[in-house]
Amino acid sequence: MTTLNQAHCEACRADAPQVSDEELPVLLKQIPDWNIEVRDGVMQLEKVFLFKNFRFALAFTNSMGAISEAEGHHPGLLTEWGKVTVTWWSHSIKGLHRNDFIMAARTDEVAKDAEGRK
Ligand SMILES: C[C@H](O)[C@H](O)[C@H]1CNC2=NC(N)=NC(=O)C2=N1
Repeated sequence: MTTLNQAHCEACRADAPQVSDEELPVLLKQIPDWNIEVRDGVMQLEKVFLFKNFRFALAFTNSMGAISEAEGHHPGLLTEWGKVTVTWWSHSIKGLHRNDFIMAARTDEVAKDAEGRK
């Protein structure tokens, strides 16, 4: 089985399937540090990454921008002093697609190599 962090996103069309109730716990197990948030009825994956200062937080944010552009799938990114909150959901289907789990796993990979983690 291809692990999530080695997988690539597929184009997320408006008729793409949301992750099913059966798939959800299986996928969550592969990204155990991510939280589920529900905003305006939309399920999202969220995780906070801590850094030693704003510069490192901004560098991580830019790395996230680069992988997001490469995959054509884009997160919410809140960059603060020493902190970046990353949120994944699929706008096109107003919910969670497998792409969001792939990108959450990829985010963890980027964070592993990021400078200035706290
Ligand atoms: C046209 C373009 O491919 C789409 O709008 C993409 C861009 N990035 C996206 N990112 C996310 N997170 N969800 C989407 O539905 C989405 N759609």
